[in-house]
Amino acid sequence: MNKKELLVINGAGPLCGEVSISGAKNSALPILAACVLGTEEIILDGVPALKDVEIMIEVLRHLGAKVDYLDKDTVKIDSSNINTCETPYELMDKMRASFVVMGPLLSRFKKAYTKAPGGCNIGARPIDFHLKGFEALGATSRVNDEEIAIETNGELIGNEVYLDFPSVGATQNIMMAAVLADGETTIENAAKEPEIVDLASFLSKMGAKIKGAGTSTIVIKGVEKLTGTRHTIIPDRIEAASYMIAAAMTKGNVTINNVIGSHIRPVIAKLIEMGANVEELEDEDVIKVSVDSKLKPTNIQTLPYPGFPTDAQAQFMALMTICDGESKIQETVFENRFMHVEQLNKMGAAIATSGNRATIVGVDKLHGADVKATDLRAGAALVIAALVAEGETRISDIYHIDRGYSDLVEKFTKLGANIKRVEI
Ligand SMILES: CC(=O)N[C@H]1[C@@H](OP(=O)(O)OP(=O)(O)OC[C@H]2O[C@@H](n3ccc(=O)[nH]c3=O)[C@H](O)[C@@H]2O)O[C@H](CO)[C@@H](O)[C@@H]1O
Ligand SMILES: C=C(OP(=O)(O)O)C(=O)O
Repeated sequence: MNKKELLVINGAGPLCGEVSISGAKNSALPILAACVLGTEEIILDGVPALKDVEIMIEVLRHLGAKVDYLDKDTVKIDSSNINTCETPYELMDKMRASFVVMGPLLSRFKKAYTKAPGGCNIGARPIDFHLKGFEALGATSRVNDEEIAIETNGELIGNEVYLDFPSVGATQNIMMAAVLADGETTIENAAKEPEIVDLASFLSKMGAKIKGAGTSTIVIKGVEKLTGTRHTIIPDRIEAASYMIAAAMTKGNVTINNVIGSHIRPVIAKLIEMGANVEELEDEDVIKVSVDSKLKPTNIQTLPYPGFPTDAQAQFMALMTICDGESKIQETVFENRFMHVEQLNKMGAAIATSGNRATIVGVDKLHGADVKATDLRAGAALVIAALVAEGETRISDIYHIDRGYSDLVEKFTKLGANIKRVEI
């Protein structure tokens, strides 16, 4: 049986010092999946040490790729001997994002098989846009309780694909399905996230012809084959946002290294609006966050990029719990992303929800409690809240947090937090 662990945090003054941000989980996962397309050696730098990355590497190894760590965050991948286009359900079920390997498999083998990834704690998360895109390129899909089978008559043909919503995963899957297709594919209403741009720049280094990544129209001209390359994963904007929020929450003074300010404009803007000092040293990819007075309330609405990221919503809500007044949040990306509300309220927060809207009335203090990380960012929000709560907070189900934050205990400890991982 897996050992169970808790994070035990005692509220302890302002965070101070420097923290270095790891490579982005949400870039590393699709880029690792894209390695299926390379017939020569690929080296990736800045691969974050995370549970989700381990699972994606397990997927690649299951398919027949050779994956070796050259150091803690550098990985060498040789996909020349990939010998199956089927991803087992166990790996799909362990991590929903494994579905992003379907586009590359379809591209390379003109067919791909797995079983439906389930929904997750934050919502049902259907895959209809991904399938619609594959079908536009000439594939047929069979989806039932037993399998997802994407098949073609041996070729994929470029086409126009309009996404009803700028889905990140669907944009990535369709882009990767199209890179080896015959002719040109246009994705309209494509997602514009920096992780899409990073994937496109990686694929382009391998020889793909992609234009427009980062805008809502992406054009992919199919090529014969993709080669090997070396690529550095972009910094994790959500990890960076989490440390910036933690710095603000504790009225600290923290220098965040390896962060790209232009990737987190809404987070910076909202922190400034609330009264935090945010200084960007752009040439050096450094942001300093400090706070010297009580923060003001604000309102946020989550949106696709460049709007406010849903992946920073829970952490911002934690920050709002101790602001001077009433804040409001509207979550428009996922239908069920307020599971942290009940846990934050256990710590003394005053949050009420109605559908996808939350009202957060600032309180003077939070107090420690036994709480549960209900999903990845909910877990991060609890860690941030616990840093200022009076007394001890014990967070369970921390495997969610391990999906997306590398060296969390070490990084927070270095900033002066009183945080430890305890086995139970
Ligand atoms: C590994 C990864 O990169 N995960 C990120 C990715 O998830 P992911 O790629 O799963 O998120 P999407 O952008 O696809 O989802 C956005 C919305 O579209 C809906 N939808 C999506 C696909 C589909 O076929 N049908 C459909 O209805 C989803 O249920 C959701 O409500 O983008 C999300 C939105 O920024 C982030 O929160 C996740 O951290
Ligand atoms: C929702 C997230 O990830 P995933 O899409 O992998 O569940 C996240 O990173 O906050």
